[in-house]
Amino acid sequence: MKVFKFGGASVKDAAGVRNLAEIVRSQGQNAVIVVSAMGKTTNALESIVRAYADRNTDSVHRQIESLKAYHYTIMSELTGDFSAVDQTFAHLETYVEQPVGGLYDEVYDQIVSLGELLSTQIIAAYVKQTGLSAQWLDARQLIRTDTTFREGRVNWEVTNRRIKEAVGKNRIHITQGFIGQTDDNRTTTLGREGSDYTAAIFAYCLQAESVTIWKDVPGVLNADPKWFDETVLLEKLTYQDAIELAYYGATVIHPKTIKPLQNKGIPLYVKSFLKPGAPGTVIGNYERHLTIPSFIFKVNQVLISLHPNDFSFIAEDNLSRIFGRFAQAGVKINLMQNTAISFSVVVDNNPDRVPALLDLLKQDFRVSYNDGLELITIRYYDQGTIERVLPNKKLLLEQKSRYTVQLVVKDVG
Ligand SMILES: Nc1ncnc2c1ncn2[C@@H]1O[C@H](COP(=O)(O)OP(=O)(O)O)[C@@H](O)[C@H]1O
Ligand SMILES: N[C@@H](CC(=O)OP(=O)(O)O)C(=O)O
Repeated sequence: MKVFKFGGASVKDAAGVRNLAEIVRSQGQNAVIVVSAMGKTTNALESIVRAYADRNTDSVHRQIESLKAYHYTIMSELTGDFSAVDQTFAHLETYVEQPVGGLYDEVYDQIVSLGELLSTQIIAAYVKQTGLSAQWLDARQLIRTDTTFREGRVNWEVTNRRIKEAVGKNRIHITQGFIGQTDDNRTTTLGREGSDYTAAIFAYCLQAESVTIWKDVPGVLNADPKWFDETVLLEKLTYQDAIELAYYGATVIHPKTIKPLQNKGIPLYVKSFLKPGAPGTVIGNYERHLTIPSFIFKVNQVLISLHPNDFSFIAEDNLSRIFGRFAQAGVKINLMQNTAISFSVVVDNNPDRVPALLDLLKQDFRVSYNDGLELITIRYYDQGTIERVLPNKKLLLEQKSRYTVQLVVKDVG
């Protein structure tokens, strides 16, 4: 049994879906195919959630129509039959007619999860039409999570049992990435870009032979080609290096993906859906670490500095208060540093979460912040690589460990 994962970029149009079917036909006859929402559908659904929460009915309806048009165009080029998604769109339309109830994050999951249902309904219908026998699986029935909406934590025991029961041998199964369900049947999501993680969950439970994530790049490169001109393909990576790169923000793999695979020694291939025959990257149990430096850029960062209002030191009591506030606001820390009387953190400048965090912090601290920053991480750095990224940048903060340097910079060019 293999597990394949196709992201939004790979199924953004009808040609992408045909390409998926071809890859599955040639390489994945005994496989679980995990698919994300098509193209930028998750962003579009997030925007619908915001309009719905703001009770902007016109905008909600306009955006649903545009989402429908996008999916209908793809279906008209593939099967010409729109019935596969009827129920899902009807459900969305009924849902937004009701008054906004419940917490924002829960409402978010009920709406945003529909992107993966739509994509897999369309893809399963098309794959069947091409003559392959494929079974559509509802990942919500299989992946059991707690009630941490937007970042559901997996209940491995229940999930393991359910996946084993649902997945048969020598078949093609098509299912959704990114989504799960609580004990009381409320839909959850696993965190943005969480479909890679879903693939790892299935592979772990099924003791799969391998996982392949199909991307629009040749494999894992030593930098994001969107930011860097001269990138190098990393043909082999240890699980440890892959975890570190993903953790620091190499968006090519979701950071939670690697550990379950490492625990069972399942290799993870990262390959190009444009050149399915090319070797790509394989992540596994290797003795040797990477030797070439890798670069990770995170833009739209904000540096928040805190000074206790009561002039106390940054010691255990203040630290525990600070971390409590971050957990309460659901903001993840990308980097932190402290002195005796100040604590600095760098986080993604998420407009849904950072303003609320600042309000919470202001209860106990004098807060200053500096936005529009970049966080550059270099793994296996040397002085030359640091100098390579610093032209036209003002360095605000630097943190070094044995293998990794992190630089917080402002563009001055
Ligand atoms: N180190 C890296 N190697 C390759 N691609 C990277 C790296 N870091 C970031 N990326 C980006 O990851 C993108 C693929 O991930 P993503 O767009 O999330 O795919 P999908 O939607 O298929 O999950 C690439 O287009 C590339 O811009
Ligand atoms: N659709 C979800 C989950 C996901 O993993 O998508 P992708 O594989 O396209 O990054 C998101 O955009 O967050």
